[in-house]
Order: sequence, then structure tokens, then C-alpha cells
Amino acid sequence: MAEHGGTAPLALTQGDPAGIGPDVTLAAWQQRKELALQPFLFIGDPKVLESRARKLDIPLTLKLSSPEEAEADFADALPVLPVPVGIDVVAGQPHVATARGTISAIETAVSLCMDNRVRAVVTNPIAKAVLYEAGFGFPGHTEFLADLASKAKGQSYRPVMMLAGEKLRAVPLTIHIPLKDVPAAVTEDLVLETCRIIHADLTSRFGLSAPRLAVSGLNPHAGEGGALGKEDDAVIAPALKRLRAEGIDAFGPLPADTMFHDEARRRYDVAVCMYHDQALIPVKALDFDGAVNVTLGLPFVRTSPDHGTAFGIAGQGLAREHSLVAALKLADQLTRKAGAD
Ligand SMILES: NC(=O)C1=CN([C@@H]2O[C@H](COP(=O)(O)OP(=O)(O)OC[C@H]3O[C@@H](n4cnc5c(N)ncnc54)[C@H](O)[C@@H]3O)[C@@H](O)[C@H]2O)C=CC1
Ligand SMILES: NCC(=O)COP(=O)(O)O
Repeated sequence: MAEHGGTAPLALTQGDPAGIGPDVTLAAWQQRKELALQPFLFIGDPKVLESRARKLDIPLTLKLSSPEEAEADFADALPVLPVPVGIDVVAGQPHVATARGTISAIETAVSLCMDNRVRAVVTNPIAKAVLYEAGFGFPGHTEFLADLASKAKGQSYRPVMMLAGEKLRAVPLTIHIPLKDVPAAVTEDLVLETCRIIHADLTSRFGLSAPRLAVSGLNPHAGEGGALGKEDDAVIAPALKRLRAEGIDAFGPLPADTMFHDEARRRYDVAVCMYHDQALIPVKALDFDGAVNVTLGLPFVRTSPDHGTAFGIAGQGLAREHSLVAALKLADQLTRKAGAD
């Protein structure tokens, strides 16, 4: 990853235009001076932003822009690199016709980032079901971004999802798969690869010299010696032994129900969990407004708010922008620390 002096803007993708992405984008931009936000370039449909601003009664000066112009434009306007979605969007009413524009915005942001014209990719939420209906072949951003990076660089990247808040960082080992498929997906290799990527990124990008990885079990009480499930002792424990032999401070498997209380969290820097909800429930319960979704293992920085499209409140002035602001700030912070290519 290239070192940036902080002049290139952050790219912010539009996400699902019927969701709260436009609301939180406008709210963040409106407070850019008070929050000392670094310039961002919105990649999406200017008409969507204009109509949402009217609905929310937000005074908006929008400027069609480019990565090179965005920094100068940001003080007085919201810089937009136009990616039309093709229909008149109604807040709260997702439409499959917008899927192409949603995906194009992500592709554009990644391409600009790989060319070092933007510093990082910050994504607004997408509605997975809308994209699946349009034939999108990835579970979410995380896997799509890795595929785009792999194609651009000609080498394979394995992405790792991490939710990061002030009180907790947590990684789901398996991500968007049915719960019934989780036990078979939890393999020794997956534990090894995931923990190695976490260790490398927390060291190189987050500045932790010796990150402590607390790894959960899969079963209640981490299997209770095998009586409540075999995977904890047969799969997870041997992987952790190998990681420790490599010098990675990974310990467990811990019973998941007792690893998130205040005192337990002081013993580690990141919790590695076996499935989506085991990791995301504690993060969102502790800090829904402040936590950020960050993808590890990519050759560029990607962050996102931790929430989804929240169609039920889009365009109503109820969406809080804090998680997007935290995502923009984290992307800025991570791209000011040097990373390895
Ligand atoms: N990074 C991404 O692209 C993500 C996308 N999603 C997608 O979002 C869609 C909706 O998912 P849900 O599970 O309903 O989660 P959600 O986060 O959209 O909404 C959950 C609840 O939190 C509220 N909420 C969410 N963000 C808020 C904010 N900024 N301010 C105030 N209230 C807020 C909503 O109104 C709702 O009551 C799904 O299609 C899912 O795939 C979900 C999570 C992340
Ligand atoms: N539940 C987290 C989520 O859905 C985010 O997924 P992604 O789109 O960032 O891969």
C-alpha cells in the first residue's frame, strides 16, 4: 500500500441510493468543519443527493469533481464523481434497477484507489438482497473488494471482516453463510489464515506491536471438553497452538458468552469469533453508533459504517451519521500510517 501525504481524497461510494447512505453522507459533509473531516469524493448519483437534501431540508452545494479537484472543492461544496443509477430514487423504496449504479460506484472507487488517485475506499451500505436479485455474485462488499483487488493486482487476496469500536474489535471467521454451514467451514486452515492476516494488519496498519488475539470456541462453553461439540478441541485448539509457535499471541478457544464483559475485553486487542453474529452482536450492542467495519487483508484501506441501509428511516431525518464519520476518520488515520504493499 502506498504511503500518502494526506492530499488525495477519500472515496465514498453511494451504496443503495434508497437507503440512508445519502442521509448520512449529507449530514457528515454538513459538519465537515466542526468534525475536521478530511476531504472525500462522493462516487454516485448527484440527482439522488440533491433530491435527498431537498427532502431533508439540508442546504447543499454540489460540485461535479474528480480526485484531483476534490480537496479544493470540499471546503465549499460536496464533490461528486457522477455514477448515475438510472431511475428516480424514492427514499426507503429500494429498486433492482439501481444495482448496476451501486456496483459501478464500488468498482470506480477501487480502481481509483489502486491508481493512488484516492487514499481509501469508504463504502455506504448496500442492500445485499437487491444486488443478489440483479445477479451480483458476491455475499457482500468484503468478498467483492477482494475479487476486484485480485484481478487488478494479478494475485489472490483473502479478505477478513473486522468490526472495530472504541470498546471492542471483533472478527467473524465465517461471514455471510447459513448458520447450519458454519461448523464445516471452521477449519484449521481458516483459523490459521485469518489470524495471520489479523496479526499482520493490526501490526502494520493499526500500530499494535504485539496484538493479542482472543479466539472464541464454536460450541457452548467451548465444547465442555468435547461433551458439547468436538470442533473446539479438534480444530480450533491445534490451530492456536501452531499460531503461538509462529509467535502470534492467539489464545483460546474461549467460551464466547464470557469473553465480552468489561474485564475480559481488557485481556485482548481483537476477538476472533467463529460466525457472523457471535462477533457482530457484541460490537453493535456496545457501540452501534461508533463502530466501523474495516476490511483487512486487502492491498488498500476500506472502511464502512457498521449499520445497513435502514430503509425504514431513509429520508426522514432520523439517521445518525456517527458511524460513517467514524469510518471516514478511521480510513484517514489508517492511510496516514504506512502499510506494506
Ligand atoms: N456494509 C453494508 O453494506 C451493510 C449492509 N447491510 C444491509 O442493510 C440491509 C438492512 O439491514 P438491517 O439488518 O435491517 O440493519 P440496519 O443497520 O439497516 O438497521 C437495523 C436497525 O438500526 C436502525 N439504524 C441503522 N442505522 C442507523 C443509523 N445510522 N441511525 C439511526 N438508526 C439506524 C434501523 O432503522 C433499524 O431499526 C440489509 O439488506 C443488509 O444486507 C447491513 C449491514 C452492513
Ligand atoms: N453484517 C455486516 C455486513 O453485512 C457488511 O458486509 P460487507 O458488505 O461489508 O461485506
